Amino acid sequence: MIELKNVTCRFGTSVAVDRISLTIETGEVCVLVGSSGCGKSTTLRMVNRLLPLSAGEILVDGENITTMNPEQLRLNMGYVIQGTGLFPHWTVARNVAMVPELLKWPRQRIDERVQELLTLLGLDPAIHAEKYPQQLSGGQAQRVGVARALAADPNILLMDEPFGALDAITRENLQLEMLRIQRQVRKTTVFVTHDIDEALKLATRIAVMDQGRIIQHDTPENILRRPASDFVESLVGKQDRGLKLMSLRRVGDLMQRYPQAAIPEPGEEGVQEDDSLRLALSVMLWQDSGELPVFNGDGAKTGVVTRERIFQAGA
Ligand SMILES: Nc1ncnc2c1ncn2[C@@H]1O[C@H](COP(=O)(O)OP(=O)(O)OP(=O)(O)O)[C@@H](O)[C@H]1O
Repeated sequence: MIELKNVTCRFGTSVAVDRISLTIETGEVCVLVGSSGCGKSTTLRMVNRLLPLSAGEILVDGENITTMNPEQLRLNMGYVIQGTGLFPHWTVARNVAMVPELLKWPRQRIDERVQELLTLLGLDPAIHAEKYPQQLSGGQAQRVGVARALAADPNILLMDEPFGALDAITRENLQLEMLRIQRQVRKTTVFVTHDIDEALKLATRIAVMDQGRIIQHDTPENILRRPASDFVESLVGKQDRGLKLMSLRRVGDLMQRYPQAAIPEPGEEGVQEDDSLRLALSVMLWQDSGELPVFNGDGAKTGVVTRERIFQAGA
């Protein structure tokens, strides 16, 4: 658990972060969102002591971070930044192995961990481990950055606009990967972005910041349904809210399930239980169909989702 209590950060006379209080529960993804210069990165950088607090305190699992050794603190906090910060003259494997090497893990354990993490991030170790960062695409380099942050299995993950420089498709893929990985490893995560859609997709709770203050700290659904101010309402996009709420809900929650899963017909197309209602609706509109078959992760047909039911449920 991370607790920020009345935390302020000043640069000279200007106040970048202004008396914020925030509790991030163990295993949750807290997304800091807000316009440029509102204090998101400064907040993150205080958590791993890259920046000092001007006032207030930050506790990690009840312990004040100023009483901890900064290096020890950072070893327990994976840190991912935009542009990755990979060492250009080190191979992918060596970059990922950086923290385990600092911790003097035995060689075999390090090698196994590198293999495991590259695989977890969807990079075949046989192809990528010995490459140098400049031989990777932006998306691949960003994956290596995430693998490196996870290497020593830290309890906390700090991510500062990690997907900010990527094209829309790669970004979307990495967001999905992050959701998948988070389900597997459940790190307490603080994620900075200025993209509200990214925040809605990834967050357990969102902290909306403006001019160094936290304006609202709530679940994605509540941020959409009950924005605390005109600022939050304009950030989430007033007209778009119905569809954004549909993005938060899974097909699996609204589908009509068969008593028993069936084998799909050859070439039969539909949606997955984990897909959003928004995606299901989009597919229906495109195919001009009133219902779609639904498949589970193993490819079995588990039921149908209908347009009527989606409209009945509403936003
Ligand atoms: N090292 C620094 N020295 C002086 N001022 C700084 C420093 N770092 C940040 N600031 C100022 O503090 C304020 C908050 O900056 P911060 O980088 O935290 O914002 P942000 O919300 O992360 O913005 P962005 O989305 O553009 O990265 C800004 O006004 C910025 O100019």
